[in-house]
Amino acid sequence: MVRQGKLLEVQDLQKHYGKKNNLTKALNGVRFDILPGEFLGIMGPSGSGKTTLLNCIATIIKPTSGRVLLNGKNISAFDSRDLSEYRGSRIGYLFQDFELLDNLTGQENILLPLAIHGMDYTKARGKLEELAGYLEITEILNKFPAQMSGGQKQRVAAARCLISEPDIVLADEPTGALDTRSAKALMNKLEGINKDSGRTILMVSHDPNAASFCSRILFIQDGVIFHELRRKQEERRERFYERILKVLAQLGGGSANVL
Ligand SMILES: Nc1ncnc2c1ncn2[C@@H]1O[C@H](COP(=O)(O)OP(=O)(O)OP(=O)(O)O)[C@@H](O)[C@H]1O
Repeated sequence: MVRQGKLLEVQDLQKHYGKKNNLTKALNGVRFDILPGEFLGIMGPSGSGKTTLLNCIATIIKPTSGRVLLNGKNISAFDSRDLSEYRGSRIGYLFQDFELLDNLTGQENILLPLAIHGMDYTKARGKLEELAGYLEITEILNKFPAQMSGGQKQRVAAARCLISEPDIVLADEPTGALDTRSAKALMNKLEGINKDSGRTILMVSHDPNAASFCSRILFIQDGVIFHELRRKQEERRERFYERILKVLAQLGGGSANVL
């Protein structure tokens, strides 16, 4: 079913750290919307506020002011039950360093969030098989993280994030710890999940290659959004990548390494 309207609304978000004489305005009035089914990228220099933004949306930290609405509902006004449902099944978080539990197998890591939130185990088994097949991790489900490659760990983490069928996947530098080949493989999978099942993704990335899989990119600097790029219909990824590089070059340095 195609949902209409905005999925996520970020309204004039501010996050200040520290006190008067030592104040960091990590977010200084960020506003944007995400439509259902979008694959939105956030790029910006180190310290520009990207992780702070994701963490405000994930309710890991509280904004100083401003609001985040999911399906029109203010997430700051959620009571503890709504908040637990939001964290457990409305959002999925994919971290740069995977955050898998070392003493659990791949399968146990993937099913853990469902166990915590008391979801239907039979349904979960079917979903696990489907996701494992798609993410090419069926063979390693009984392995422990220490026995997996970086790419395999991140695909297990992706399965853990997707098994509860979140409205939105929040991905913070998901390719940051991967080699080029594993990064591309992961991005192909995320693109497929976005296109085939319409899963909405919000991804922070320094990597223009990874960002070129997005349908739209917001560029953030000093806590504000200063530019937006939209991938045109039928635009080849290589062409979108070149346009991303041009924006990065305008930021200074002329190289992707500036971010
Ligand atoms: N807990 C904190 N206390 C004080 N300042 C913080 C805290 N967390 C982040 N900051 C500051 O807020 C600003 C934004 O940080 P944030 O981590 O959001 O940036 P980022 O764009 O994700 O950076 P990077 O790409 O290096 O991960 C930085 O100046 C950072 O030093």
